[in-house]
Amino acid sequence: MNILDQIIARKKEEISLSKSQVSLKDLKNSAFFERKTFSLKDALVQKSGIIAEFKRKSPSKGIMNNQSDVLEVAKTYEKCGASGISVLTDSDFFGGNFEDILKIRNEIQIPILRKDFMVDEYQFYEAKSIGADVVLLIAACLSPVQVQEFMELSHELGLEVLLEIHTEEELKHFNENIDLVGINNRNLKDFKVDLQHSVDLKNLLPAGTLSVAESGIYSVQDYQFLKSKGFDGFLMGEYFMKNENPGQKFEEFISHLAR
Ligand SMILES: O=P(O)(O)OC[C@@H](O)[C@@H](O)c1c[nH]c2ccccc12
Repeated sequence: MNILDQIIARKKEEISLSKSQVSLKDLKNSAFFERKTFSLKDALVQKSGIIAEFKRKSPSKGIMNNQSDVLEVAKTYEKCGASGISVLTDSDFFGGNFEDILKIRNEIQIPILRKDFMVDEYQFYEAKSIGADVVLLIAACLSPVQVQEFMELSHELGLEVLLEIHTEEELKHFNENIDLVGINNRNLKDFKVDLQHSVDLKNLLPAGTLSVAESGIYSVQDYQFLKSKGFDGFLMGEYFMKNENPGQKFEEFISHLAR
């Protein structure tokens, strides 16, 4: 079984456990359920375009960060100009949890992407109940019909959708109501990173689609290369998180862009 299949199999077990512990009704009664969400689409255009990520570890083994405090990092990301924050909520493979989002929600005013492997309607109610603004739909884990259905549910809940694709084949998952398309530079099956591959794929999207380059952005040059190719957003995790002080690393990165 490849890693993605392993993650999904585990995710389905987790979801059925969650469903047995917290009902849909409980989720709908949560304090955040009725809140008005922030738009990542708007924030991408207004600020640096960087969606800075908080993750403690990843299956590609590039990082292991247990010392950073999510609130401190989130506040610094916001203060220094991040358009949004991506927070991994998968625990087994990425070391995340819901608490991370709950802790920061009322402390920052920029959109939060709940980054997880979304395969069941229940998870969208969960995302709204913990204070997320945006959810990730990974084409490699879903059928085009599921993408459409999950997108409609997300929109009903006031959540924006970032559709992640990696291959030309996955363009079939796109539809015109998708808010943002993320092109993953990293192949989730073997972890290889290829920025040019993403540029080529981006050129196949309908003009005007808001696009986010995801993963493997490790330098100002990488950022500038992707920006020059027309990407609107840049999802960066490891480059910040492998540092002892991710917020400081972000601050340095941003200051280099301003020069
Ligand atoms: O840490 P990086 O290489 O900067 O990548 C960030 C982000 O793109 C990556 O975490 C990611 C992209 N798509 C995903 C899907 C699931 C989990 C994680 C991801």
